[in-house]
Amino acid sequence: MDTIKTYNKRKKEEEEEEEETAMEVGFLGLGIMGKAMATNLLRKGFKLTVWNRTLSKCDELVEIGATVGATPAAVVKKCKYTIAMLSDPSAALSVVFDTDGVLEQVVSGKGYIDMSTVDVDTSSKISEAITSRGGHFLEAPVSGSKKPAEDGQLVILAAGEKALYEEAIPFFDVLGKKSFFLGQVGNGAKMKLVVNMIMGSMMNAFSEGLVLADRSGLDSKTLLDVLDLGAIANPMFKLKGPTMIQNNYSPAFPLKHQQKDMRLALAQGDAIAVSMPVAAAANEAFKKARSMGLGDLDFSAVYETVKHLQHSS
Ligand SMILES: NC(=O)C1=CN([C@@H]2O[C@H](COP(=O)(O)OP(=O)(O)OC[C@H]3O[C@@H](n4cnc5c(N)ncnc54)[C@H](OP(=O)(O)O)[C@@H]3O)[C@@H](O)[C@H]2O)C=CC1
Ligand SMILES: O=CCCC(=O)O
Repeated sequence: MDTIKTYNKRKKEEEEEEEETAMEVGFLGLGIMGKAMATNLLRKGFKLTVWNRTLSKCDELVEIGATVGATPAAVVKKCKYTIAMLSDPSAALSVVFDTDGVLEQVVSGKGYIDMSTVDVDTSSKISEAITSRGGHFLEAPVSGSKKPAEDGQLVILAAGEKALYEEAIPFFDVLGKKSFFLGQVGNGAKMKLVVNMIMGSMMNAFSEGLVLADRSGLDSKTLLDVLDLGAIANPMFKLKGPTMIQNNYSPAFPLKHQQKDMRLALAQGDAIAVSMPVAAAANEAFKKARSMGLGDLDFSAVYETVKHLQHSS
C-alpha cells in the first residue's frame, strides 16, 4: 500500500515538475540586447528564469518578475526552452561547454536558441553538442540594435531545427517585427555576418564623408539633411549622424562587437576566397578604434579614428 502511495506521490511531483518546465523560459546573457529582450518577454507574460555572468545584472529583471538561475545548467534544468544572447563565440561556447554550462542539463526535449552573433563553426559546434544529447537547437541572430530590441522590432535570422523554429515563434513575435527561417544551421550566422559587414563598411564611408565635408568647409548638419533626401538615405545615417557630429557615442552597438563581426565576416569570405577589400579596410579602422580604447563605445565612434588619421597624416 505504502509503495503505491509513494509511487502516486512521485508521479504527481513529476507531473507538476513537467508542467513547470513547460511554462518556464530561460534567458542567458543580460547585456544591452539581452536585458531589453528578456524585459519584453516578461512584459508579454512569459515566466522567465535568467542568468548573467555578472549576476547583479539580473536584479532589474527580478524587480519585474524574473527568477534567477544560479548557473546556465540550473536554468536549462528548469526550462524547456532557453534563449542565449552572449557577446561573441568564446562566450557562447563557454556558456554551453564549461562546468555548470548548458550542456550538463540538456536532455531529450530541451530547446536551446542562441541569438548571439557568432560564426558558423561556433554555431555548428553548439548544435552538434545539443542535438547529440537529444536536445533541439536553433541559431537566431538578430538585425536591429538597442532601440529595436526595446521596442520588440528586431529582425530574426533563424536556422537549424524547423520544429524548434515553429515552437519559438511566440518568442520571436514578442522580440521582433519579422523572422526568417533560413534552413540549416550556419545560414543564420552567415546572413547576420554579411549584413553587419555591409553595415561596418557603410559606417566607415559615412565617417569619411563627414570628415571630408568638414575639411571642405561644409556644414555637417546640412550634409545629413542632403543625405536624408537622396538615394542613399537610410535609418543608420539618420540615427547615428546627429549624435556623431556631437561626438556622442553612448553605446547601442558596442564597437568591439562590430569589429568582431567584421573579423568573422572576413574569415567567412576568406574560407571561400571572396575578396573584400572595402570590408578589410573598415576592419582596420575598427581595430584602430579598439586600440585607441574606444571598444566599449558605440560602433559609430570609428568616426574618431577617421578624424584621428587626418591629424596624424
Ligand atoms: N548591441 C547591438 O546593437 C546588437 C548586438 N548584437 C549581438 O548580440 C550579442 C550581445 O550584444 P550586446 O548585448 O550588445 O553585448 P553586451 O556586451 O552588452 O553583453 C554581452 C553579454 O555577454 C556576456 N558575456 C560576455 N562574455 C561572457 C563569458 N565569457 N561568459 C558568459 N557570459 C559572457 C556578458 O556578461 P557580463 O554582463 O557578465 O559581462 C553580457 O551578458 C553580441 O553577439 C552582439 O554582436 C546583435 C544585434 C545588435
Ligand atoms: O549587430 C548589430 C546590429 C545593429 C543594427 O542592426 O543596427
